Amino acid sequence: DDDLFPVSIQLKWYHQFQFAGYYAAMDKGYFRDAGLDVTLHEGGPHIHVSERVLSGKADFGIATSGLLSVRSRGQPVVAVAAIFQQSPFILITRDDPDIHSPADLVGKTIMVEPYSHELFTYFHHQGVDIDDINMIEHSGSPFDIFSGDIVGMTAYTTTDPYKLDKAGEDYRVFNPKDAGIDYYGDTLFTTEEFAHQHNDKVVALRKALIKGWRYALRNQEEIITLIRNDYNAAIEPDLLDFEAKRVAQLLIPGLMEIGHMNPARWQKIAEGFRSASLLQDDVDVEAFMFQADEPKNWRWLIYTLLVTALVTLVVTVALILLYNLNRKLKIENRRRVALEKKLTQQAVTDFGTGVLNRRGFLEVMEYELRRADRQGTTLSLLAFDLDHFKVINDTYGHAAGDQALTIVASTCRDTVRGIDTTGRMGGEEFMIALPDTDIEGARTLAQRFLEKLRDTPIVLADGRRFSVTASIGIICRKADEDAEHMMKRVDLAMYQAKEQGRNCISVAA
Ligand SMILES: Nc1nc2c(ncn2[C@@H]2O[C@H](COP(=O)(O)OP(=O)(O)OP(=O)(O)O)[C@@H](O)[C@H]2O)c(=O)[nH]1
Repeated sequence: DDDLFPVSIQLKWYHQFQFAGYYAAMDKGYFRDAGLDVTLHEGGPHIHVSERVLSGKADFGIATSGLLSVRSRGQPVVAVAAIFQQSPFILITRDDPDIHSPADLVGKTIMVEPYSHELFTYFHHQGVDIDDINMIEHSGSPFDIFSGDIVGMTAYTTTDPYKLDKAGEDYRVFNPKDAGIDYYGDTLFTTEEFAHQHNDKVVALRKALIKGWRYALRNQEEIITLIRNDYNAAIEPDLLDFEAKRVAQLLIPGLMEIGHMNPARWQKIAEGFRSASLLQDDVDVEAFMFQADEPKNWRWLIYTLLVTALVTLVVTVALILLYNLNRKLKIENRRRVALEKKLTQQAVTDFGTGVLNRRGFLEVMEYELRRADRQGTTLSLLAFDLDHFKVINDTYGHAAGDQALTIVASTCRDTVRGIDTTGRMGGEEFMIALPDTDIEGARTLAQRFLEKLRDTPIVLADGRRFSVTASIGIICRKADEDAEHMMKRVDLAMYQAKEQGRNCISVAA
């Protein structure tokens, strides 16, 4: 099938149940469904799996935990899935009377398969220098330890004990696990380059392989038949049956997710290797473990974008609401200040004429007195009352009287200076506060006001016209005189002007 991506996997030993998950994934079409065209290469004692993968003869390989040692030599291998959570690796020797412990192998010859780091760690743990043992290449046959110089070999718990038991041989087993050496067994790996360039293919292969292993463990009989029919006709069904049961235990399928790798456990394995001087350089375990990047990163990016957008939206809405609230508050505040100002003005202003009312005028008087004291200046006060106003009301009507009062007030405003203040004391009586003004200045102003009144006729809507006159009293403040006293005195002066015949000015003594 041209659309499938070709991938080759180098197995580490002869075809047997050790690789059941791979055969199941092939046979059940899991690899094909993942877009992969997988080829399996049989291994054996003479095959150096990591060399074949690193040289590009295979894309993937199966190795022991010794893979860490390969990585420590700067070779870019990457662990993809630890299939055997426990290692089947053991040391088997003849049942000789002089072999009771690993130390008894010093000076003797044993057969060792590639990447037997577990065995080397075990020897180190037992205080045995591996240089003192003669290690030769493994022949692949367990029966070679019973003849000639060879007294022991590396072996797998999954197959070798069956073969030896069946042949009726006596032998000894030394298991590194008894010394607390507990490593991952068969581990699928690839190169850093392949993992980087075909990250999605590695993910797909791992997923399909795990599915294959799950199927193989549930259907052991079927896979045994498959192995015998398609891969290894010579292998005994009973051996495969024995192996299947042992292999199933190594995957710990009920407890562990198939293929699971724990960085802390790889770290511990690396420490074991280091203590036995099997690492050339330190290994960065995170970099040694395959990382699937694509789907995770996309989901993360989309998630981040969504959260950012949501936060931005919420903040924007909150800011708009806050801005509107602030604007409303400002407008409200401005209105309130304007209203207060208006109310305050109304409280001190005479509605009809627009000059200050009695209350407002008294406040100004107090203020002017304080200022006069502070600045050492004089203060004069003028009071005027319109003459015969009752007659005006009676003759022209009350509205005409009101009109006359308004005109008089504006005439007054036109006559005085900017610093002078006019107030209506009630009825048709007014007062004018004259800061920094002596009695002569007050008299001049009063004279000018009377002239202006005479020259300003009141013209009614029906064309009738009349003019008004006023009686004026003026005083100048005596030393330390208060407002009340000044107003009493100026009132007296004004009554004097009435008595003197009206439309005239009277100066208080
Ligand atoms: N149209 C109008 N009349 C007012 C107002 N306030 C007071 N008056 C009238 O002014 C008149 C004041 O009369 P009087 O106090 O007798 O004094 P007068 O008629 O002005 O006479 P003399 O003050 O003695 O010159 C009354 O008839 C009041 O009703 C006002 O706001 N509007």
